[in-house]
Amino acid sequence: MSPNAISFKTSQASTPHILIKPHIFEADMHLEKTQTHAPVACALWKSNQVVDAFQQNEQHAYLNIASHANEDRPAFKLQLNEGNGACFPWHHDNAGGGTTARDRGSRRKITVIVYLSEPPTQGGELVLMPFCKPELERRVTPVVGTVVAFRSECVLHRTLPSFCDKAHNQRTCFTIWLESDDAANAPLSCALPPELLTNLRERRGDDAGAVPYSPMWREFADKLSTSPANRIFARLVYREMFEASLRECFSVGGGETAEKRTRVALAMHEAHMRSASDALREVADALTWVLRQRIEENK
Ligand SMILES: O=C(O)CCC(=O)C(=O)O
Ligand SMILES: [Fe+2]
Repeated sequence: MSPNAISFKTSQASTPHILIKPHIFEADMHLEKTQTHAPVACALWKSNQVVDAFQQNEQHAYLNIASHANEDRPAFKLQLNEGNGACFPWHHDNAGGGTTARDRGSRRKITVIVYLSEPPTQGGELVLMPFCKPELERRVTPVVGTVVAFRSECVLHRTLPSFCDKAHNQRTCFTIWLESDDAANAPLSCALPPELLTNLRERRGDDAGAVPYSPMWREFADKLSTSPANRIFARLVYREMFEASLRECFSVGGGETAEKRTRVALAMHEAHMRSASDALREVADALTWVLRQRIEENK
C-alpha cells in the first residue's frame, strides 16, 4: 500500500502541492499487485455492478453516471487507517485532479464506501455535511457490512480521528467512485438571482449592515446544497471547521515533521481563501448568515 496523500491547488493553473496523511494507506485497483492481492474486490470493480445499479435506477438518472471499460474505469481504492488519530480533513471528492483514469478527480459524482473491519476503539466515523444544512449532518460508524453512498461532488465530508488498539479494528474499507460524463469540475454557472444582487448592493451603501439579508438567500443556499458549485464557497463559509480538521489530520504523530506538514496545509488553506474575490466573499458572507440561522434553528 502507499501513503494516502491530499493535493492542494491554490489556483486553476497551479500545480498541486502533495501532502501525505499520516497513518493512512491506500492501494489502487488499477495496479496489478492490488488486483492479485484483492481478487474479490477486483472482481466487483471489473463487473461494473455498482455502476449498473445506479444506471438502472430511474431515480438516479439525473446523475448521468457513465460506463467505462478496462483501464479507463474510475478509481477503486482499498484504504487502511492504522489509528493514532489518523483522519481525513473536510473535502469534496471532485476538487480537481488530472485527466487520466487513475487521477480523474474532476468527474466524480458518487462515492460508495464499503467498510471491512470492526469499528475502531474510538472515533473513525465518516461525517457528511450537506452545504448550509446542518440539520442533515450524518455520522456513519465504519463497521464491517456497512455501505455508504453519497454525492461527494456536493456533500462536504471528512473522517474523524481514529484510534484502535487491536489489529482487527484498524479502519479498513474500499471506495468506489462513480463518474459522470459531464465535467462536474468544469467552470460552474450558478447565477445569483437579480434580487440577491440588489440586496448586496443595498447592503454595500453608507449604512452598511443596516439592510438585512434577504430571506431569499435561504433558497439560494438550498439550490447550492445539491450543486457542485457550493465547493467555491465551502472553504469560506466553513473556514474554522476546515482549519481545525487540517490541524487534526496533519499534526498526527507530533514532532517537527508533523508541525511542518500542518504549517504547509494551513498555508495552502489560507492561500485558497486569499485568492477569493471580493464578490465571492460577499456571497460567502450571506451564505454564512444562512448557515448561522439554521444552526440557531436546530438548537
Ligand atoms: O474513509 C472514509 O470513510 C472516507 C474516505 C474519503 O472521503 C475519500 O477517500 O475521499
Ligand atoms: Fe472523500
